[in-house]
Amino acid sequence: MLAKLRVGVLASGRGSNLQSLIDQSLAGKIDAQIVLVASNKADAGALDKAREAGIATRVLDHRNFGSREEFDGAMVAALREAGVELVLLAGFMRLLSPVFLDAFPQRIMNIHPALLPAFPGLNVQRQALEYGARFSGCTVHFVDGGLDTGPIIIQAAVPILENDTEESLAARILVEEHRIYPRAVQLFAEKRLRIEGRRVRIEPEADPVESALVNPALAE
Ligand SMILES: Nc1nc2c(c(=O)[nH]1)N[C@@H](CN(C=O)c1ccc(C(=O)N[C@@H](CCC(=O)O)C(=O)O)cc1)CN2
Ligand SMILES: NCC(=O)N[C@@H]1O[C@H](COP(=O)([O-])[O-])[C@@H](O)[C@H]1O
Repeated sequence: MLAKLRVGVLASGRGSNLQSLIDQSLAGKIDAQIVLVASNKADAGALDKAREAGIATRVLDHRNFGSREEFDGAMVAALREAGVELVLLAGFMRLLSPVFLDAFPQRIMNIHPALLPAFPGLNVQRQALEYGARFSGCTVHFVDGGLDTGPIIIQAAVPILENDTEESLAARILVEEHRIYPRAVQLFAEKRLRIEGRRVRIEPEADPVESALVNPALAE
């Protein structure tokens, strides 16, 4: 029996992506064990979800640190103490400095609610609606020194409907987020991801739809 991948999740909000990861882990669908959930917000709903699942939690308020680097150093220490091998950002609203990136090289993933490189940053659904895009979606990517610029692992597309609001679009995208984030973690756990410059190769070659835009009807 191989040891499960030890995962740490960083979240600043309600934690629905965390919950989908917890559920998939408990169901044995991903060979990963979430060993720590950390947040910069003491009132993050993600912390309650972690506690309900019996997962260790840590709150590090960034306002209590003299610099971004000091905050990142404390977060890295907490993750290392928990023996974390892969860090997942799931609505974590702090930019990571090189202190963090250097501590977990090619071992930090993020979920973003758009088809990067379109619509990086914040207020993502509003950006897509105001642009008049016909499709949006979500992206799991490795985190690098830029903002939402890291190598893309998996994406999923959803249509933007005539009467969509930020909320209705976000809800449609979230369904796909909850599907592709666990899938990206499992690919990592299976050591099937190889970063080649900007590209992430999935080995052995995944079904073509799996490594590109994933059509939920085809990908299951
Ligand atoms: N080095 C990186 N760090 C992070 C990335 C990344 O790609 N590279 N992704 C973000 C997630 N994110 C959007 O997907 C994001 C998070 C936070 C911010 C931001 O502007 N944060 C401000 C504070 C905002 C606040 O506290 O409300 C800041 O850090 O000063 C933009 C995009 C996670 N980190
Ligand atoms: N720029 C980062 C970003 O916008 N991340 C987004 O925050 C939400 C967190 O929801 P959750 O707390 O329910 O998982 C998710 O939609 C995630 O894609």
